[in-house]
Amino acid sequence: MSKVRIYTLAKDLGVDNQKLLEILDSLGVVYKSVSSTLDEDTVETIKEILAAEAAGGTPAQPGTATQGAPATDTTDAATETDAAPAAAPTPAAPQPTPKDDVTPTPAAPTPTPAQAATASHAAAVAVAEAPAREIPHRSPVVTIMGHVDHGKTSLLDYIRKTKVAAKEAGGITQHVGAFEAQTSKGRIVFIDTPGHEAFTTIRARGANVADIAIIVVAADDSIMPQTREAIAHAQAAKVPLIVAINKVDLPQADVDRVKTDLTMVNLVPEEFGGDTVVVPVSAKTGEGVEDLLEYISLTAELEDLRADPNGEFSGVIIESKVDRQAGVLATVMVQEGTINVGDFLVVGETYGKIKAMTDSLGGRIKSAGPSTPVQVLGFSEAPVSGDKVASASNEHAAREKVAVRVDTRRTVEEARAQRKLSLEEMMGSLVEVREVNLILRADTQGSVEAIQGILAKKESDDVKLNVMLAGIGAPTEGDVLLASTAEATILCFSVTASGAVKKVADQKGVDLKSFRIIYELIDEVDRLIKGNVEPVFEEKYLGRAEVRMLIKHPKSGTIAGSYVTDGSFKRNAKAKVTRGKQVVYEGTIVGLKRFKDDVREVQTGYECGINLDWNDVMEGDIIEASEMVEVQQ
Ligand SMILES: Nc1nc2c(ncn2[C@@H]2O[C@H](COP(=O)(O)OP(=O)(O)OP(=O)(O)O)[C@@H](O)[C@H]2O)c(=O)[nH]1
Repeated sequence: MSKVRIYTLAKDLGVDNQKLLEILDSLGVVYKSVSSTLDEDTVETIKEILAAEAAGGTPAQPGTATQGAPATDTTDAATETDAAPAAAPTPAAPQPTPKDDVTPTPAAPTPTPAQAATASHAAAVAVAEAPAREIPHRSPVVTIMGHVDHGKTSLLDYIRKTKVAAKEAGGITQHVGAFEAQTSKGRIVFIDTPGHEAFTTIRARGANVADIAIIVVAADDSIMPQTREAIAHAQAAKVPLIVAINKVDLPQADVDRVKTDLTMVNLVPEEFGGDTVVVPVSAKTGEGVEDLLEYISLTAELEDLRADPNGEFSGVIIESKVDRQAGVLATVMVQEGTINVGDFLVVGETYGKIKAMTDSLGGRIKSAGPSTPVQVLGFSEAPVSGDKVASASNEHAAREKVAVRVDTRRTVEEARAQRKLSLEEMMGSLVEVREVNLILRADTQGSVEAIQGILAKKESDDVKLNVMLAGIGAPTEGDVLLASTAEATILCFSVTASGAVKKVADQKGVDLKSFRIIYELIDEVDRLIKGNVEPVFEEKYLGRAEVRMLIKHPKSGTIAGSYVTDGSFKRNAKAKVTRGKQVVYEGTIVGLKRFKDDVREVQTGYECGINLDWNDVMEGDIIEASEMVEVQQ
């Protein structure tokens, strides 16, 4: 028998993937994902374990837990836990530990490895699953991203066309920014707002709405700049990603090339030994789409997504619009709890009462639970996508919540205005490895690679330089949004940001710096490594000189012929001129000469010509030189 994938085996044996993973864990089998393969022996052991479980038995009695057949006893214990999560085990059936199970008394028949493993597995399941069982699973929320024209819209359309149940009579199908697909593996919610809203605007506002990201890569075009961006966004959000290689129906499609190119961006396909799930699809013919949906469900299963429909409500605005007739229509993704018509919702610093709700098919609904996108009518102002939504029990409570938020915002604004960085903020945690997030933009691939090469050498045990995205060309608004959510600095080499991008960076407080000299960029990285704070400079006294004669120079104007009485003078140092007790000039020493030669520095006891780029210097003036030095923090 050849190797078999975990999810295929689960399907064949009629158990869910989670169950198989638990068995594998109990057997100590290492796997990467549900599409990892298993060898023949492991498959046989699993079959034995499941068969032993299916055989069933009576719950353990006092003193018998280690005497009878441990496999069957503990299997029942696990089954009981499955069926009645809240119920405590009966006193007669103390929770056996894996150790107990595999160590029978001499009187007991020696269990087979399968039985022993079953017992240990069952106990592990019983212990591990008990608390989690109380919160039910929820459907995954998926977003599709990728380079322009690689087929995001087509793929969504195909899924919508084939997987969305026929709309209810009288319902008006309308664009609400999300839809629910019914698949053989259950319900999957797709966010279909354009422009990667889920990962840019929404995440930039601090909300995480997507659980899984599908990165679409056209098989005839491979990895492109926006593919890299999409990958970086998904990675920054720490959500699992699945690569859909689209357009495989095209004659020029080259799936292998895309797979190889994926390894260059550190996404190693499973068939190459990595853990990136790659699914070839065609949004045109539908080929592979079923597999993609299956992988989404498998990934969701692994993520163990849960939400409590009876818990406190929380949601996120996916999109909103103002309809001339209906008024403000906002699509809310319910994340926790349930919302009902008549509830009060608080968004930002406004609130509204839900007058009506429609699902993504346009059908009127009265309530909506977790992972459900609903269009809500009842806000007076259009909320912004990414805004978090809370509920309030009545209008008074809603007003109070808004008042608290206004207060909090003001306090934060005031605090920000007079913010002083704490030592920890400046230095990072003293014990943990500090991550410096960077986005690199350069004129050529060669520059990008050169910079990355230098950066790689700068990493240390204490500091990890995390280049979230490295691309060719000017930084984009997407980069700024990514930087703002990931607190990254954007470093540009030989490319500059457009005015619009700079403006967004300003608004979001993102550091965006351009360099023409590679070593200046590296200096900046050194500065970030040192403490991620603006450097602090302090003025350091250099020396003092007396002006003894004035020299008129045709080009430089008046030069102060001076005698250095203390310290030293340096070109480009700061200069302060005092006449009697009065400071008459402050500026820079633009030139320093000894006789006819330009010099960098002149020491005490020497004469020199000081050019201050100021013609009103007079004999008898005292020039004091100083320089700004960076304070080591
Ligand atoms: N042959 C073939 N063409 C496809 C497939 N998927 C998309 N296309 C075509 O590729 C083009 C771009 O597809 P879209 O779905 O608009 O791509 P997109 O990624 O949504 O593009 P933007 O929204 O502009 O970023 C269209 O002409 C589609 O008909 C496919 O699987 N096979």
